[in-house]
Amino acid sequence: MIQNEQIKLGHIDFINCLPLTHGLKQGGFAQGLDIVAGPPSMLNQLAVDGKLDVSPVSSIVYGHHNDKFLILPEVSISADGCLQSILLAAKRPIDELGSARVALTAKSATSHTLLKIIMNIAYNITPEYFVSSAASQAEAFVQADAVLLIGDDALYAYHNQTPNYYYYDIGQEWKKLTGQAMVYALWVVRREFAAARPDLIPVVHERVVGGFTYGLNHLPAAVNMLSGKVPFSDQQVTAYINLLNYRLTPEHQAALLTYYKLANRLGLIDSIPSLNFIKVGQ
Ligand SMILES: C=C(O[C@@H]1C=C(C(=O)O)C=C[C@H]1O)C(=O)O
Repeated sequence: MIQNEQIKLGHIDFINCLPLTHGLKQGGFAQGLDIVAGPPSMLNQLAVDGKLDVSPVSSIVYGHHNDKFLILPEVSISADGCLQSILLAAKRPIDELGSARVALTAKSATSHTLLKIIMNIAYNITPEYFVSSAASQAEAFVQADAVLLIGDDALYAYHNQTPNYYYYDIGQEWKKLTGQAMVYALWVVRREFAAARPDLIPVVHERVVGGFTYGLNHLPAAVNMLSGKVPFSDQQVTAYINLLNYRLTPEHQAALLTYYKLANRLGLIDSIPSLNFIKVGQ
């Protein structure tokens, strides 16, 4: 039993985590947790600064800071190919972006590196990248020839495409390049917290994995909770969630290591990290 919000748990406030959101809010899985919700980039910084005990982080953040964290097993934000919410929108075809200015959403981290890998290795181009806090596709295009979006912003752009612009599902581009799925985010445990409170690790693991399972088993109700609150139909949200998967199987882990190897080859991470999992069971 958790008393008095003993665990600070990060939570991504995108639709991609809707199943867990529903589990936390409706399934009782948030009991005793101090939930800190926000975009991946905010949670990444809080986690690296040691201000969260357990949190989803962009996979690339584990690649840079694996000395600070242990990985929570059996959970991730992944997709095997198309997923609609990692999206490059461009004024011209991707293979004509060699001298382009490419805006990278400030909400992301994994996908910045993922796009650079795909541009360099699949298309042999290295455009000019810059991080943009633009609130919309239209705003970003004032300064850019192409825009990388993630999460709900990407999903909106996917369903509201500008005529004569070009749209690329970066999950599909990764699949074409490697034949593998992509792991966009991992749940990590701050090493100091794991050492101080080993008793709470099985609890938080059960809350996150159990919360996702609850939400997936009650997906129609979870989707219905969003009705009228997001610019997507129930069918669009359901189809989107069904493109994602939240497991961390050996195949996911192999795909993640491919990502780290290619990032290291391009000098985007200093070394290829080991996947150090926290022990949950006895
Ligand atoms: C699938 C997604 O993956 C996301 C992409 C992330 C990133 O690029 O750093 C981090 C967490 C996920 O929310 C999404 O944003 O839709």
